Amino acid sequence: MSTTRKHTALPKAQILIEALPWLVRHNGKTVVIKFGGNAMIDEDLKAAFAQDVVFLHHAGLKPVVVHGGGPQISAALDQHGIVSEFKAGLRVTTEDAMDVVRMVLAGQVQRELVGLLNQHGPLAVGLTGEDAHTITATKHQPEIDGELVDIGRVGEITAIDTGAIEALLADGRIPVVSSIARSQDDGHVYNVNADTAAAALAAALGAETLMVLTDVEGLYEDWPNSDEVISRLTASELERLLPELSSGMVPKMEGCLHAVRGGVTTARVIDGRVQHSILLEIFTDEGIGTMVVADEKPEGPGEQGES
Ligand SMILES: Nc1ncnc2c1ncn2[C@@H]1O[C@H](COP(=O)(O)OP(=O)(O)O)[C@@H](O)[C@H]1O
Ligand SMILES: CC(=O)N[C@@H](CCC(=O)OP(=O)(O)O)C(=O)O
Repeated sequence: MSTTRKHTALPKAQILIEALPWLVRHNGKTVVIKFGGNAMIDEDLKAAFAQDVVFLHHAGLKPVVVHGGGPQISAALDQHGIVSEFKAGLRVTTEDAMDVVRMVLAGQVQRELVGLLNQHGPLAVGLTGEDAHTITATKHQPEIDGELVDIGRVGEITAIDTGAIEALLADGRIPVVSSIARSQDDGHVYNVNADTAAAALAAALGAETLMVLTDVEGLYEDWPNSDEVISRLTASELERLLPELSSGMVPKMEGCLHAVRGGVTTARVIDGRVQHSILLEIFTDEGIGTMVVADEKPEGPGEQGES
């Protein structure tokens, strides 16, 4: 090799070696990645997402993908002449709407992600919460202004069975989960918010990290008035903040709290519009977005990159 070629290769080797501490730390750890429908903006981003997930897999982590599809469901409902309505941040889901939700999540969004991941090898296997009792739910009735409200086929998770996902991970696969659940009491299929499903799976799997990819930089301190992102907060700080949050951030931050209280080391909300944001979070100390940690975690330098 000529001296010039050696010199050009050196910075690349440097970059690889910088990732070594993170590779060691994350080796064999489960990472649940929630890919929000709003972050699936274009083909390049989706392809970069698939590359990142496959990279994690080959780097010795165990990624589990849970995907959303809110905007895609709204578009399909629109085509079917069904108006989208949200209450308490959740889609009011009639029986007809449920068929569309299931078709879009399991038949379109999940299939597309599985296809993108499998361009890199026989890795991804798609399933919904209905498969092998992965997610069991009962009818969810949120309390709005002190009254229980009927929002149709929206599920509240009652149990998680991690057996199928763990078997796939043990077989070297990447599970891709759609947030649809089956009820044990009434036999119905339920629509579950994808953030809630991802957080419940992360806790049940004993994941090290929950990573929620969305279409904002993280949790804004004073949304929509300022774009100051809260970079780190403890479970108790988040709990105090929850009543002030609105719309899409409610299930996301409730999910992060649930995950961290359930033993997940860090839960992060990051900007899915930034290409390779997953790699930045996992393998560098340039992590961006919002990180939630347990209360008792000791404080120390360089925590943004510590998970
Ligand atoms: N405090 C906040 N910080 C950031 N975003 C917020 C906040 N409160 C509400 N939001 C809204 O939450 C949205 C993200 O949630 P959502 O639309 O459900 O996305 P996804 O499809 O990724 O789940 C943001 O685009 C923003 O409009
Ligand atoms: C009950 C409920 O609201 N379910 C969501 C499920 C999809 C989802 O959560 O997608 P995002 O992550 O892209 O928002 C919905 O019907 O839109």
